[in-house]
Amino acid sequence: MSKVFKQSEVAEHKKPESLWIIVDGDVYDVTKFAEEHPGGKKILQRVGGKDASAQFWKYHNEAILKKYKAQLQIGSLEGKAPPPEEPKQAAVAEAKVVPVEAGPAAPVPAETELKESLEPFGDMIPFGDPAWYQGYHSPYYNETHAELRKEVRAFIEEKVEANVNDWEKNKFVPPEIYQEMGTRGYLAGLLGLGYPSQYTKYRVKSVSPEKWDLFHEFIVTDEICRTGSGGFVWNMIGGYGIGLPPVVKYGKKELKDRIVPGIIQGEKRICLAITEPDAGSDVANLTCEAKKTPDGKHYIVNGEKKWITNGIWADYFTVAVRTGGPGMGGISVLLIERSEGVTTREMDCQGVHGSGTTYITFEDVKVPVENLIGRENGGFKVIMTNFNHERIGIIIQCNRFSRVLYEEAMKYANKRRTFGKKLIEHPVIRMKLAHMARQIEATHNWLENIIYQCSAMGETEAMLKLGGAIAGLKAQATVTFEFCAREAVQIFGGIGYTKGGQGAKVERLYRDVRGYAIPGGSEEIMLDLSIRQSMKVHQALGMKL
Ligand code: HEM
Repeated sequence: MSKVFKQSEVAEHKKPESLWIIVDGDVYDVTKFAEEHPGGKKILQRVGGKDASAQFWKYHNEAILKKYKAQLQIGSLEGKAPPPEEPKQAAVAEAKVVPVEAGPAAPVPAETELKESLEPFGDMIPFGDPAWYQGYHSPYYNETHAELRKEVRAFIEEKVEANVNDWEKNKFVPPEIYQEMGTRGYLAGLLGLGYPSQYTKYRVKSVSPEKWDLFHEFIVTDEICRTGSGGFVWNMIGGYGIGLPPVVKYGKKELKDRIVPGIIQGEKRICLAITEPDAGSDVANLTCEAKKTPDGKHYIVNGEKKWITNGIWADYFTVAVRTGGPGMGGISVLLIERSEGVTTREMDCQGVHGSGTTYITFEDVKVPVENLIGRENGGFKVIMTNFNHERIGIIIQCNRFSRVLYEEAMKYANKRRTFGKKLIEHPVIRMKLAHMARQIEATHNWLENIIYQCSAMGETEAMLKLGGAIAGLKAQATVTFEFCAREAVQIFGGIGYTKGGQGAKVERLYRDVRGYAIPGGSEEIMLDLSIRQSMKVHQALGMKL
């Protein structure tokens, strides 16, 4: 692989029997691959023995090269320049400074401590990453956050990026990837509860447990979403992130000591089962029943659950059941272990492929009373305190997906030419990108503010005070996601309508939109709740109308 070739040597391999090409100074032997090349063998033969970089980048993206490099690269050209270093802060600052007429500096309140901006990171496409990645100041982040984003990005680029198209297509992510999320300590940090060191021997490499905060949690989720696959992201955290927090917060100690370590360390899987065929956002009407046995030692559970993420491979199910009368006051939450009477069947849905959306039936399932989470008939509180964390997760995901759509569209608009110009040179395309960017940045800034509020408030205060704003922000995030998906596909045209290839992320995310706009509280319910709940809170705070 490390062989060095002269241009003239490569030029000799231009026949079908021995076909080499050059891409970005590296030499690829595509003799055998030409037969299976999805773009056809003739097109490869036409560039045999030559530098085909321009043609390659016209039709493919990074992921293709990453996927095939190990298999096809046989060496590099003599004198190939080393890869460019990541931009250094000073260099970027120098390049970006535009002289402006000096005006009076904005006054800084004496008590405000201005934070240094962190080293720039990523591709520096404007709005393609959050502002604090791009050398802008932020009060929320420090070096540990910068280290973590680097660590997670490297993991995703190395292990996931090149495979995610296939995994989504086959609706299967190898379990080792989930396990690695556990051994890297990422799962532990995603519960909205600090870093629960007592349940895991694993630690996150770049952040110590004491320093772990909600912004670290934000970064892990945000970075794994750069894969542009709701199916992959939900495979990793869709069941875990909402199924485990109620157990950790309200479960009995013996139960937690027995099951939590296995889940947090990535060995076992859990999901949250609330929705039923006939009760979605309308939780108060659920009918799955749990009756106590005469000796008071067990519940017998009967009923159905539908659209349950990760259910198909879950070992544990955090389930909302009816133990009492009608309405919210008759609901409890039980931790059901996979056992006799539990049946799971994978559902075929429009998007989020690979997330294991499941139909579950419980038939006379015997559950020990020790598996009750919270109080009997007190399930409403357990479910409600879970919602803010769940919705913030959805918001983070939608917002990065919107960015991915924008970033992909921006890159494509800078290479695709129509009517003698690059797409980016057409004002109508810039208009689309501008409308995407302004919504993404608005969502991101509101999100950071909410995460900061969650860090500063206790959980009950946050549940009461922030529920309305989080509901509104969820709607903002899903509407933005839908808008960006539509506009990105329009910019890509037929390529964004076709699975795989350069438009893969765009085509896929377009199918994932409804998987975000409906669950966790539909857009309509979120918008209504945002006003109703905020009015209630502000009445208590002394609102004067
Ligand atoms: C290392 C060398 C190459 C590899 C590994 C490779 C791989 C692939 C793959 C996997 C696809 C399927 C679509 C996708 O997923 O993107 C594809 C499509 C294609 N490739 Fe290549 N390719 C290589 C070189 C080239 C070169 C040098 C050209 C042009 C001279 C070319 C032209 C095309 C075209 C036209 C398509 C179809 C694009 C479309 O569907 O819109 N490829 N290639």
